Amino acid sequence: MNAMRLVVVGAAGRMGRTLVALIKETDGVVLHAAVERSGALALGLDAGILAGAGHLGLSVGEDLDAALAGADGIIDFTAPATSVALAARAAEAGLVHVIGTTGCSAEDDAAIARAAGQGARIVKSGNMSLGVNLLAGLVELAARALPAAGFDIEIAEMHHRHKVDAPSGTALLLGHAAAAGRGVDLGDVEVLSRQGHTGARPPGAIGFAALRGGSVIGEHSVIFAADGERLELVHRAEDRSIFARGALRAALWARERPAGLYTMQDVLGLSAPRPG
Ligand SMILES: NC(=O)C1=CN([C@@H]2O[C@H](COP(=O)(O)OP(=O)(O)OC[C@H]3O[C@@H](n4cnc5c(N)ncnc54)[C@H](OP(=O)(O)O)[C@@H]3O)[C@@H](O)[C@H]2O)C=CC1
Ligand SMILES: O=C(O)C1=N[C@H](C(=O)O)C[C@H](O)C1
Repeated sequence: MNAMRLVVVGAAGRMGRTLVALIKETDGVVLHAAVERSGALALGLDAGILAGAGHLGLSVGEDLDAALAGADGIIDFTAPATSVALAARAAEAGLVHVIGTTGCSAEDDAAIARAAGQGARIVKSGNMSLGVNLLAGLVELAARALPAAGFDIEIAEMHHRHKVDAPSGTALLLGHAAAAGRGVDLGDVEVLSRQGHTGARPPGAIGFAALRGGSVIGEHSVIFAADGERLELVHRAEDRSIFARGALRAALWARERPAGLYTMQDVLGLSAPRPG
């Protein structure tokens, strides 16, 4: 089979640059186009040079129609409105669309699901790394084993100062895993932030705390706190290539699948699908 022709949208971003560099050294995929918004400073620059991966002979462009012509898939770590618009384009053209973007609203997710029902092959996850997706299974297991009456679940995350959404997509993914383990809907038990006179912790709540600062790539702790003991399950991302590797694996996997909405749990064969 021919190498999969991938369009990286947001090619000048932190993840976009990581993806361009990894595509260059990954068998089975090729960079078809690198896209940024009109007016972006990166337009016209060589995508490989921008990514620190050497000259590729392919400039960052703003023309999405030209970029998608002849492409097999879109890799998208951008912003919610962009991901929704790209999902519709993927549906029109029957493309693979790997969505790493976090911070999507329920309406955004519904629009993305519609696109998957109309011909797009979408893999969406708040975290594309193998480690976090394995962690989600461990969290579900622990939440099932530890009684809600005694063990309070708190999810703490820290990211770099540039991150624009909170809680992180990963924290929410882990929250869904914990809720699944307890047989409840996260929406019914989540406490997304706390301030002022909050009152005592509601029984069965799943709480979130978000820290922002410096260059932290991504750290997540799921804490099971009981009287007299505390279990903590932790993941620390040390390099953005763990997310990019997962995204490329997802693209190649989805190429062989029918239209639909998939998660990294599906790609990695780890467990039942859950929201990301
Ligand atoms: N699922 C996962 O494993 C991971 C997910 N993420 C998520 O990925 C997203 C991006 O993260 P990060 O790379 O750090 O962010 P950056 O801001 O560094 O990069 C995003 C890039 O996308 C560009 N972009 C946005 N909209 C468009 C558009 N319509 N057309 C072309 N380019 C566009 C931005 O341009 P501009 O600045 O002009 O808007 C920017 O260059 C975030 O939601 C983050 O949470 C990050 C890491 C891993
Ligand atoms: O914005 C980031 O950087 C990251 N975002 C994702 C998230 O919201 O969980 C994944 C990773 O933690 C890095």
